[in-house]
Amino acid sequence: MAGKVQALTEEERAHILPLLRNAQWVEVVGRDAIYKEFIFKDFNQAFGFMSRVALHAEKLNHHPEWFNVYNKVQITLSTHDCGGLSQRDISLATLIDQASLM
Ligand SMILES: C[C@H](O)[C@H](O)[C@H]1CNC2=NC(N)=NC(=O)C2=N1
Repeated sequence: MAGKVQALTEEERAHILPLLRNAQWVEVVGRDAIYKEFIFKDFNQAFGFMSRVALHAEKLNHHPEWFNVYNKVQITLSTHDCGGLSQRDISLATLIDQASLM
């Protein structure tokens, strides 16, 4: 159903990870995943953001691991189907950053 997902190659990582770091995504220690924390004005803003991300995630059939308390949303991205980072995580990270600016 999900099809075959390829983990990012070393070449792709060398290109993409610096761009993600510039956007405050960090590599998770001990796991092939990326992480970012978002702080909003209040819960309403945080949940609006999560709702926008949820719609994108369903469309991409690629879902974040996330944790929310009040105005804070902590997000980890990784592809379970390949046990690590794939292009799908990069696409979702880009959409998440856009959704955080709305
Ligand atoms: C069956 C379904 O398509 C898969 O389980 C999808 C759903 N969402 C997913 N989300 C993430 N983050 N990784 C996956 O491998 C994944 N796979």
